[in-house]
Amino acid sequence: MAKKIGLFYGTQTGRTESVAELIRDEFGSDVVTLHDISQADTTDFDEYQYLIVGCPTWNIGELQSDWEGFYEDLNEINFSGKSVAYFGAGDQAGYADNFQDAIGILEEKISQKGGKTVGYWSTEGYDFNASRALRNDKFVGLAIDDDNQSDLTNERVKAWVSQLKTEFGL
Ligand SMILES: Cc1cc2nc3c(=O)[nH]c(=O)nc-3n(C[C@H](O)[C@H](O)[C@H](O)COP(=O)(O)O)c2cc1C
Repeated sequence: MAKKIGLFYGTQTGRTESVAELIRDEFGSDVVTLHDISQADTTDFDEYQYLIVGCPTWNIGELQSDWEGFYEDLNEINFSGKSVAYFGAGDQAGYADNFQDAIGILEEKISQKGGKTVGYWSTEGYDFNASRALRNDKFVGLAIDDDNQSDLTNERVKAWVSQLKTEFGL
């Protein structure tokens, strides 16, 4: 059986990649295929009905550089009929005015292209000022902060994957 979920991530210092691996292991490696966005093609997205998009925020409110390079390519992808979940890595203490902005930027673009967002995540337990990743007081997806709260990463991933299994209907 073809793997169901395509997980597309970018990373600068490896943290988002580690979280991607945790998510894959939690679903099972027979379910999730990892794609580093620096090596991905627009047609890679066609294979999946269920997508997970992972991006850390860099340079004060910007996309990680490989996602930056792919941003215009998103225009060539038809996301309608696809469910899309987002996770980000960020630093709520060091960048409190731009915490997790990148997943907000990607979600805005991909939902304009027809993607249905799943996997919203509560802001409870975080301390920050502002974020482009907020929709109705929730994050558009899982917010990971390995700079300040690495001890919570495993349990956050487990809870979010369990939520996604329900929301994807798997
Ligand atoms: C120069 C610099 C700028 C950053 N800007 C932001 C930011 O605007 N918002 C945020 O939430 N995190 C910001 N971060 C924190 C990173 O997103 C965080 O360390 C993340 O874990 C890196 O993920 P990666 O290893 O997958 O690249 C910044 C970090 C650095 C060093």
